[in-house]
Amino acid sequence: MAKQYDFLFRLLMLGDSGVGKTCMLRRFTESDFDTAHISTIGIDFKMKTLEVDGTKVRVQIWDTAGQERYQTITKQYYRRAQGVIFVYDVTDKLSFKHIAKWVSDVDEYTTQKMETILVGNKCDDSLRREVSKNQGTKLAGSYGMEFFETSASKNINISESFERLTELVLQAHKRDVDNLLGSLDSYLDKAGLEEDKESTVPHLPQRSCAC
Ligand SMILES: Nc1nc2c(ncn2[C@@H]2O[C@H](COP(=O)(O)OP(=O)(O)OP(=O)(O)O)[C@@H](O)[C@H]2O)c(=O)[nH]1
Repeated sequence: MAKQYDFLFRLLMLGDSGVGKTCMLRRFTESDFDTAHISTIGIDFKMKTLEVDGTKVRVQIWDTAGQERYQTITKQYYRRAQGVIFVYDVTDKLSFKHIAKWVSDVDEYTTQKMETILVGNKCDDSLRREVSKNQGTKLAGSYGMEFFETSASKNINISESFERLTELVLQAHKRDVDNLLGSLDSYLDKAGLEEDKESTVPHLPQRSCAC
């Protein structure tokens, strides 16, 4: 059967336990929301196909457990992802503080270039808010990331954040391919020049044998 998409990318969701990673993913892939908190065990994933700039992109989104005890398992997946959504909960200051740790873990456990965005989830809960939008914007800016405040429960900015990260990954991928083709072109040009040079080197006269 012909492939139904042009690219397959892997995205990773990281953040403290309870910030709403599973709910965000469920909202995005199944348009559903659950008020219960059933902690993810290790890692889980869901797939979705998106259309980005006329290109069909299939994303495999890994929802990691925020609990410390699973981190040996989840860290093994960092290296296979092309994009990361760092999530904190706007009603939980500590989860915001811990973003620095999640970012440094990704730096430590990956070698590839990753596209990243920062998300402050549960923006619907204004009564319990502990982290302002301005603080989120500033933190994202300090990492050079784009920032979204989301609500999985009220469906605010959920598809926008997943789609934006996918777009960033696609753009980075296209840039890499262009760079690769560019260096291949210049290599071939150089190789062509070398060949031309060799063909213009005058041939030395053949010595005749005196014997
Ligand atoms: N008010 C509000 N509550 C939310 C929102 N998103 C998630 N929650 C609630 O937050 C709790 C935790 O959500 P989960 O999605 O299970 O959290 P998680 O980050 O996946 O947690 P781990 O799997 O333990 O890492 C649940 O009770 C959700 O109902 C939101 O946008 N607004």
